[in-house]
Amino acid sequence: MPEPLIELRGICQSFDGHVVLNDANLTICPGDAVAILGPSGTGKSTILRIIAGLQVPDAGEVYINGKLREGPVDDIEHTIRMSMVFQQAALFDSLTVSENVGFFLFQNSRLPSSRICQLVNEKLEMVGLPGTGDLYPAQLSGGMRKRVSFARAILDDPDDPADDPQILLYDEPTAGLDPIASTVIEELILELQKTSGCETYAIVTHQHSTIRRTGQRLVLFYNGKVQWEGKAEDLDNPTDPYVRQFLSGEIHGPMEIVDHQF
Ligand SMILES: Nc1ncnc2c1ncn2[C@@H]1O[C@H](COP(=O)(O)OP(=O)(O)OP(=O)(O)O)[C@@H](O)[C@H]1O
Repeated sequence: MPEPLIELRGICQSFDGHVVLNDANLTICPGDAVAILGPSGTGKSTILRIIAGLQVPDAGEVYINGKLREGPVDDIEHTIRMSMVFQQAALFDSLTVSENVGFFLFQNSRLPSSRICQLVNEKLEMVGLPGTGDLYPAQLSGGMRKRVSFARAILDDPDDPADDPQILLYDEPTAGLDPIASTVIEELILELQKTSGCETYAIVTHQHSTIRRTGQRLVLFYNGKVQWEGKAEDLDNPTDPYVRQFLSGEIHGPMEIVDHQF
């Protein structure tokens, strides 16, 4: 078995006294395509934020490539690059598509602008949006905005090997999209796994088509930890009561609504 890229051990996280993660463990190896499932409020996005180093857990350990990470990601000199695709695409409305995609390189690299523009155009082509660089986010559909955020996530400085993303973290990439736009995004996730140079991803999703198409390993979170782990084909005849309830949407079962805001 390859050395894990990410290992979460005994993660605990509470917000305002409300326990969200309680002794949660998760391992992601290079090449894994992990779908993180579970009811609303069960801590799926929190797990992604902890992996990304945007949230330091109350307790537990985060290992990246076998090395213990301490503190938020900004405090760490030697870490791997992870790219996160946020649920709302998180584009700057006042910047063009090209400026959004190339934002980090325009700000932080020594590459000439013409080279950055060339790289940006390559990535826009990869996500199926050639020729859109001069448009503004408001001129795009929701699905196109998502694809712009994918292009931004996979853009890297070719002169800096440390800048290559080693894991893509997708937070509900197909939420709010119609079935056809969802399929476009699902196909893109699979395509990028083959072509972007970053073959490992974790995806939080509620959408069944996205789970089945993009999740090679599935983990179902509930009550602060992983309750079930399996593969997409296990969903066809599920025997696990958590999975059965998750798929059927039954109100009664082992899972109760966990979002403390309800
Ligand atoms: N920074 C924060 N401050 C306070 N509460 C938070 C914070 N982040 C998350 N929470 C709370 O923690 C719980 C878990 O949130 P999280 O977004 O991880 O759940 P989720 O499983 O991704 O939910 P959903 O499927 O609805 O997106 C929620 O009740 C949320 O309100």
